[in-house]
Amino acid sequence: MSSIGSLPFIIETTKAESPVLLSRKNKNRDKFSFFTCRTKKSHNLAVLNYGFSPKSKPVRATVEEGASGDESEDALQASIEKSKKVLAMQRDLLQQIAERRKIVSSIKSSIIDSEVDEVPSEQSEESSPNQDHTSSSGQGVHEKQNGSILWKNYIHSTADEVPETSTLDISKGYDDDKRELEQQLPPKKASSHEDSSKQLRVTGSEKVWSDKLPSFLSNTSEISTTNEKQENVNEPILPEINNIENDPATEDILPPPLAGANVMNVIMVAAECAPWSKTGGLGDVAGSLPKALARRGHRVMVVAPRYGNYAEPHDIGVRKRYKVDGQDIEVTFFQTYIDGVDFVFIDSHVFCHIEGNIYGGSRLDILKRMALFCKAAVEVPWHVPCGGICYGDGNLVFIANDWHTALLPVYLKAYYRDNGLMKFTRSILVIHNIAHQGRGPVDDFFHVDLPEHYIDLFKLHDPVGGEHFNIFAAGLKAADRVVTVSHGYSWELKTSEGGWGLHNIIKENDWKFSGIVNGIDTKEWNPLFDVHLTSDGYTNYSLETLHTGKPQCKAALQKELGLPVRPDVPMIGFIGRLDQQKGVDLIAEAVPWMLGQDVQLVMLGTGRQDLEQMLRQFENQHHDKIRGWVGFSVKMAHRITAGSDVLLMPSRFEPCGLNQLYAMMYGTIPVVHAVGGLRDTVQPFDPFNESGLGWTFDGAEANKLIHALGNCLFTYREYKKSWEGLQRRGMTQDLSWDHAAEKYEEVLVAAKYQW
Ligand SMILES: Nc1ncnc2c1ncn2[C@@H]1O[C@H](COP(=O)(O)OP(=O)(O)O[C@H]2O[C@H](CO)[C@@H](O)[C@H](O)[C@H]2O)[C@@H](O)[C@H]1O
Repeated sequence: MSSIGSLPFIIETTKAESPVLLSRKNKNRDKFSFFTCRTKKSHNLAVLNYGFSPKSKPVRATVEEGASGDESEDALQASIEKSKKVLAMQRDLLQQIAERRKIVSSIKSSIIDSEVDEVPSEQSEESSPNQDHTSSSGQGVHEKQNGSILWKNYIHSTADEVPETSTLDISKGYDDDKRELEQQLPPKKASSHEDSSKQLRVTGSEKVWSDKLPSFLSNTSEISTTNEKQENVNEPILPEINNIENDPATEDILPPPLAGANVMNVIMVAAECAPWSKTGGLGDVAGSLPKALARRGHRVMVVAPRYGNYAEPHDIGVRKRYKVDGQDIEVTFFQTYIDGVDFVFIDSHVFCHIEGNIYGGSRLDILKRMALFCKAAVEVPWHVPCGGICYGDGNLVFIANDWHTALLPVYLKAYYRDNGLMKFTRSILVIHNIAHQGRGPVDDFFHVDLPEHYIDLFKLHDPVGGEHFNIFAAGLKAADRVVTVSHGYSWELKTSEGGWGLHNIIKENDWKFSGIVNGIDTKEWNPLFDVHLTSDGYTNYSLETLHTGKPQCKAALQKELGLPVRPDVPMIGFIGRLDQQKGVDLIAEAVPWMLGQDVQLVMLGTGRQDLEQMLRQFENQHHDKIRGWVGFSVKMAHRITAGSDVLLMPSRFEPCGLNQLYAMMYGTIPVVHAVGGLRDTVQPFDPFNESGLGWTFDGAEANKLIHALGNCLFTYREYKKSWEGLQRRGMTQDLSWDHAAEKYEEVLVAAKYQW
């Protein structure tokens, strides 16, 4: 059965009337589509419930009963006057439906192809961190093949790290000055779709482009054997409207997408994407936010480098060359479609052999890798047919992430929009961590192949680095919108302590800046379905089975770690990068106090060598109480989250933080430094009102950590009911990406209508 959703429209009324509610009396009433109507003068949005079924002939709308008499007459009059317009609109609608149907059917066939190609994975459990739990669901490609993804230890890049400032204590003084997003609707203009299709046709002829474009683009050459196929997919598809009317499939109309009239093409570009590549939270976000955007009805793609031989994506046969720092580098594109999202991986020799250390190499190595990645990513909407059809550049927004892809908004501007190309394409830059900025000497500018006047975007002067080259600075200025991953962090970024030298640029660009708290992948991080809890004595559990399931996981964890198996001793966990940000040294300072308590402590992390050594030492010296697991193990991260009673996050700064969100889903109580996203997401426990989600402390100091942890342990031991309440409140929150995706959508729309 093939069915499609009805498509929303923006329609202009011809006079300054109030929008009216119209409906068509029809036996197919339950299949009505919704149009969004904007009056010319007021620019108010209202929903018109205009009856429409693609099978039937259009009929005149009648006024819904219930409107007042005069208004009804006006509305009726207005609807008559506009009937011609509506007919034309319906025709457009039919065309769009036909386009959607083609996309849907080509996507379906690509899924079937992938399933046919599927090879059962025989990887070990450790190499199969994200095997999916819902084997009965229809999303077979992802769920059956994820098992073959290899996870390696990682070393976090420090090449671009800003010199450490003194301990941040920016948890104080935060006031919740949430900004409203600009949502001005545009003046009447040619639609971006029109423009897009014109440009799509132009892309078939690269000569037209070369005249206007700088060296790296004019040197781009297609050497694919599939050139012809590529050109074909760029051809606009004109639907046979008459066929649609006779097609029984169109009878079964799905409800309109959640995004309604805001449906867009979205391309998320990130240096890592879980489950294929992950060194931290960015990978998680790139792997899951796009799926939530797709659930809202957007057409969504993720573009990431291909660091390894991933199982799911296949070579689509398109080859391109990009000039990076004077060198011609060939890239190929791999693609797969999972959970409603096109995942595109850019393959090149520069991404090979670094799977275990994706930010490794010299500063210039990383810079050139990211320049290549961004140059190729910005052209993906033309070169990579997904489900047979390229995204094109109309109604398109790129979401770049952190400094690694902050060059993308700059390339988009310098090479395309400045030349009258991709006029309707927008870029959003998401700040996950401002501490890494892509800094270097000013001369680095000459490695990124930009017109000389662009150097000013990159130049930054600060007391630590003097005048230097700063990629994040340029990205923040060039992007149409900037997002960071919590409200708290959006405030901190504007302070001299929290902005790491970029606070003035962020303040200057405040009008385009917003904070959206991350969500989590509630399929992967769900104690009921967690694949890492199905063996070695662990068990899946939910709120209903918390009493038995969680103690079982705790016992399994104690056993796996070789600690005494004791249900009554509180198990404290820490998971994260071992660096200054995560406050591991504060835990170290608190260890002597912890040793005086009847507790067990497990720390999982990798990063700075001195801190890794410290973990090993703690384990050696206090073998009956402490385990220090040095390495990157997704399986252990899940098991520690499930088996611990308490999760410690004493981060000095934390843009959002995901581990505390995962912990709460598993009935594990967070004890956190109230900073950034930690403050946004962990409401402190209030014993008088039995409210809150965990314990917070207001300064990155060991004694404050000890005080909060002491209260937490006291409650664990003495107030079981309160503890259960904390667990229950944590587990019943909606932490999914759906809410955040709605907020992102607002930003996408604001960017789209921004000139
Ligand atoms: N040794 C290990 N083994 C296995 N898994 C490990 C691990 N160390 C860390 N992880 C995992 O990596 C992720 C870390 O995510 P975080 O959000 O806590 O931090 P990170 O600082 O990387 O992300 C940045 O980006 C994210 C996303 O926006 C922000 O939430 C965050 O505040 C910001 O610093 C979690 O999924 C965690 O389980």
